Formats: sequence, structure tokens, C-alpha cells
Amino acid sequence: MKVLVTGANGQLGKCLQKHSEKFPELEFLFESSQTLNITSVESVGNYFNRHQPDFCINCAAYTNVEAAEHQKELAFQVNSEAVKTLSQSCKTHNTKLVHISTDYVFDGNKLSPYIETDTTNPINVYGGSKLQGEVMISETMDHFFIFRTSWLYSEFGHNFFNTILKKANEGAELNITTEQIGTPTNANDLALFILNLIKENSKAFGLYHYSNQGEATWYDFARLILEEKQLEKDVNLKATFSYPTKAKRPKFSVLDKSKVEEAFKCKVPHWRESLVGLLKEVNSEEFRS
Ligand SMILES: NC(=O)C1=CN([C@@H]2O[C@H](COP(=O)(O)OP(=O)(O)OC[C@H]3O[C@@H](n4cnc5c(N)ncnc54)[C@H](OP(=O)(O)O)[C@@H]3O)[C@@H](O)[C@H]2O)C=CC1
Ligand SMILES: Cc1cn([C@H]2C[C@H](O)[C@@H](COP(=O)(O)OP(=O)(O)O[C@H]3O[C@@H](C)C(=O)[C@@H](O)[C@H]3O)O2)c(=O)[nH]c1=O
Repeated sequence: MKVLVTGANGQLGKCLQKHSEKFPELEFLFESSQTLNITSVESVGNYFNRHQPDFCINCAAYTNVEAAEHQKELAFQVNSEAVKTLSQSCKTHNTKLVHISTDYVFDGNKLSPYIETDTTNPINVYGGSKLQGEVMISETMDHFFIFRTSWLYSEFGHNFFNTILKKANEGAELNITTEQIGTPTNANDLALFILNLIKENSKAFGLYHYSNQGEATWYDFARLILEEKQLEKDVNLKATFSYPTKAKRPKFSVLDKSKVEEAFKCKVPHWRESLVGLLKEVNSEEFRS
């Protein structure tokens, strides 16, 4: 089976590249923003005509939540218009689409985990553009999987986990917000889950929530990183209720995973276990190098 990965040099794309070696039965086409710009209708059309992939995992996205507030057009171009283009090519070539969306499609006013049928109401531009991308897919095609995830982190790229480690190593004081409750999600878990569903050639199409289990504030997340790295005594970590930002963020965005666990007969890992596992892996890599 031929699997196209767009945005392959981003965080999730790199996790997919890392784990792809465990799936020798799949043939991968990893394309970065340089080799396949999904906003170019012509490039996407030509690419699909030439390669005819069986699956397309769309990891390409505009993900800068703060900058999206003043780059609305660009955010919608990448997260919505280009997703429509991809869906149309997928439909034409009978390619199954795996697309990633976000907890930021919700306004955060709920007090219990969000299920897939809960009303969406994005409160920032990024969330609005991602919701519009979901709509483009469901209006265009049937053979799609949309996974809404949250607070992705990994050893790759720019994310909260790497920011905390970097700031801690610089000995910076850390003021971290307790205003949001959500779930940090190890992008390696999501990557492995997606690769397994492709290997199984799953036909359980639809919209799902996939984040790690449990809930946390960004402060809880930072604290566990520092504790596990035994840096908590060296770094001045302070909880702050309000950390001023341009974009509004949902105060509560925990996702309910019942649907995904039932449909794919899988057990989603808890965020704490997954974080501890990744830190052990990263530490042993550091030790080897
Ligand atoms: N990060 C998170 O916390 C969360 C992410 N998500 C979703 O998960 C998905 C993966 O996110 P993540 O890997 O973290 O994001 P990244 O920002 O790490 O990666 C996105 C990638 O998309 C590429 N890209 C941007 N524009 C285009 C374009 N026009 N054509 C092709 N590629 C493009 C970027 O390339 P370049 O850098 O060269 O522009 C980058 O490599 C996204 O859909 C995101 O919305 C959902 C919830 C949480
Ligand atoms: C760097 C930093 C951030 N914060 C706050 C700001 C914000 O409320 C929260 C997280 O900040 P970040 O900028 O890392 O994360 P943010 O851009 O909000 O992350 C989001 O990205 C998109 C792509 C998603 O889809 C979401 O699921 C979510 O992961 O932590 C602090 O409190 N202290 C700090 O030192």
C-alpha cells in the first residue's frame, strides 16, 4: 500500500517517519512543504496523477496559534482551502484521507470531556480554520478519518515540551498557566495509532477524538517534565493563572476517547505514562550520543 505523508518535516510527520520502519509492508512517500505545497491545486493534482497513493496522511498545517490572529488568510488557505484540494484529489483517485484536527474547535465551556457530536465553536482563528478544514473534507468525500487531537508534543520540532526543556537548561524562570485544562498528547502515540490503522486497511471511516488519556494544566505538564528530568530544584517554576496571549484558548478541552477505543479496539495511553516513557527514551539517546 502506498502512503503519502504531506507536511512530513513537521512534528507529526517526523514521528511518522521515525515509526515507518516498523511497517515494511507499507510504501511511504514523505513530502515536505518544499516538495509538495498543498496550497497549489496544480501541484497536488499532478502529484496524485503521478503517484496514485492508497492513503494520504495530511500532516501539513498552519499551526502557529498566536500568528494566525493576524494571518487569517494564510491560516485558512492552508488549513481549509488546501484541505479541500487534497480531499478532491483523494476522491478522484480513491485515496483514503487521514486528517488531523484539534481540540481548539471547541470553546471550552463544557465541564466534562468533549465527544465527537458536541457543538463546535472555535474562539481563535487557528481553531476556526481547522474546523473549516473538517467541513471541507466531510462535504467532499466519504472515505476519510479525521482525528481531533490536543497539545501534541514529541522530541521533534517546536512544541511546549521542547520549549520547557530548553528554558530549563537555560536556567530561566518559568511562569506557566493553570488557566487551561486539556491533555498533552505524545505525537509518537498518534503516529503509531495511524500507522496501525493503515496497516489494517481499516474502513471505520469518520470523525474521532484521539488525545492521550487523563487531564492536566500546562503547569502540570511542565512540572512533570521537570520532575522526571530531576530539574525541579534548579528551575524556578511558578504557576500563574493568566499568561497573556493574543489568541484566546479554550479553558477546558479534554477529549473523550470512547469512540476511538471502541471502533479500533485500542487502548489510548495515559499522558503521564506516555510522557515518562518519552523522557526515558530521550535520556537514553542522550546517553548513547
Ligand atoms: N501541534 C499541536 O499541538 C497540535 C497539532 N494538531 C494538528 O496536527 C497536525 C500536525 O501538527 P504538527 O506536526 O504539530 O505541526 P507542525 O507545525 O510541526 O508541522 C506542520 C507542517 O506543515 C507544513 N506546511 C505548512 N504549510 C504547508 C503547505 N502549504 N504545504 C505543505 N506543507 C505545509 C510545515 O512546513 P514548513 O515548516 O516548511 O512551513 C510543517 O512541516 C496539524 O494538522 C495540526 O493542526 C492538532 C492538535 C494539536
Ligand atoms: C511558553 C509559555 C506558554 N504558556 C502558555 C501559553 C498557552 O496558554 C499555553 C500553551 O502555549 P503554546 O504556545 O505552547 O501552545 P498552543 O499554541 O496553545 O498549543 C496549541 O497548538 C495548536 C497547534 C493545537 O492544536 C492545540 O491543541 C495546542 O497544542 O501555555 C505559559 O503559561 N508560559 C510559557 O512560558
